Amino acid sequence: MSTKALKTNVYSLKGEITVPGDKSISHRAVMFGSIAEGTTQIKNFLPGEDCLSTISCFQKLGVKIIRKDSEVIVSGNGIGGLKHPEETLYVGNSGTTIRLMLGILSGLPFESRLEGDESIAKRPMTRVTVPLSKMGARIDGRNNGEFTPLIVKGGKLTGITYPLPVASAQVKSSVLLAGLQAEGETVVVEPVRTRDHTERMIKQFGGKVERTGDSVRVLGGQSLKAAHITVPGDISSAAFFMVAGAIVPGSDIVLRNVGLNPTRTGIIDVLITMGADIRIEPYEQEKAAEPAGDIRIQYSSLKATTIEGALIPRLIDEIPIIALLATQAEGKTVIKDAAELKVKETNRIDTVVKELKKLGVNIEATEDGMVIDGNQNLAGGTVSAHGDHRIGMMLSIAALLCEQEVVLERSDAVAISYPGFFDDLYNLVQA
Ligand SMILES: O=C(O)C1=C[C@@H](OP(=O)(O)O)[C@@H](O)[C@H](O)C1
Ligand SMILES: C=C(OP(=O)(O)O)C(=O)O
Repeated sequence: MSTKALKTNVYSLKGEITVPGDKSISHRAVMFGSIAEGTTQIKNFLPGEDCLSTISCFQKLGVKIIRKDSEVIVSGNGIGGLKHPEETLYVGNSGTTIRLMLGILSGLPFESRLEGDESIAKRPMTRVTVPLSKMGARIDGRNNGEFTPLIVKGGKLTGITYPLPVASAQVKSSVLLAGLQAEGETVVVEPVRTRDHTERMIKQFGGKVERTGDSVRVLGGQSLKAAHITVPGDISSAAFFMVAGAIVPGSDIVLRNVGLNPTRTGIIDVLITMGADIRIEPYEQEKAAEPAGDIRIQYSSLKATTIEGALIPRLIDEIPIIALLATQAEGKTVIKDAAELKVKETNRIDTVVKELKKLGVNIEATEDGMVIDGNQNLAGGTVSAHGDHRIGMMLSIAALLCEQEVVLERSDAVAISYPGFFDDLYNLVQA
């Protein structure tokens, strides 16, 4: 188990960072490149462990994929070019990999076995296996298909209209990927808008997808053509530095090339509502499939807020770091409608509350979120990432404000989405 002594009592953070490529878009670029015809080039790919799991799974399905740092070349032969894998497809810690791949494998006439780490083994899979089975796939797993290991036997699919029972971009994407191979039309109806990277990428790869209101529609039998993809920086990674800049006195941080897709920018809205000193400079790139820009954040006083409803999917992965942000605001912050946090890499309601309490924070879990007291002093202690990258990074930012020593157990978890996190963070620290 990796343990790290974190920097505490930090005076201020100053400087510039270019955060690594977006995790959601990097996964999708490899997947679409693998099912398209021709050579796809990906620039600024995220070499985090989750995205490396996606590459390794598609290599096992017979796709030639070459990576040099953050540049990836995928030699696709169309979806029919994928071959029966000789070994288990190991997805590591990545929910996005397993759920989106199930959508692709559902239309292919062979059997695959999928498995991941002990965290993946606890995450619900019926949310994708139910609609995919309705479309015609045969999927078996532990506890009636609820958990990994899963065996999927794909085949001829029929399009469906599927109202999502939970707001999930992974489920939407999985059904759309199956829909591209199904007979007829597939429609996914969203209860609340979720990230739309899959829809944007279908278009980038020459496919057709239509949105009307809450419904997203694809026709089956489309063939996709290779594309050149430049992945913008990950706003979910940038969020840790936005919050650090807002809460460490005297800080002034510039973040370059951050993805600004409106389905992901809830963290910026929250910072603005709380009174943070944040400036956004979007790049003028009319043709870019995904918008991006620079963000400058400076320390300022903050006020509490309530985070709920349609905002939740736009910041779902940022809630651990928002909980820390709230400890430094004036007043009580309430987070609700976020029960989905219970089925992430850890139960993120419980782990956030448990670990921040160890640092002396007044914070309580609720059924679907948490309530956090503001204006708090952070003490110190031994905390754990519990194998969850976002918890590990949040605790490392919390430590900056701690008065006593902080030791982080399972600190290696950060490499899931941000292998260079500690170097980037500690380069900003002013003595
Ligand atoms: O589609 C994606 O790339 C993701 C969707 C979200 O999950 P859900 O679809 O389960 O909400 C998010 O939490 C995850 O980090 C990545
Ligand atoms: C929930 C996350 O990822 P995934 O579902 O892909 O494991 C995350 O990155 O916070």
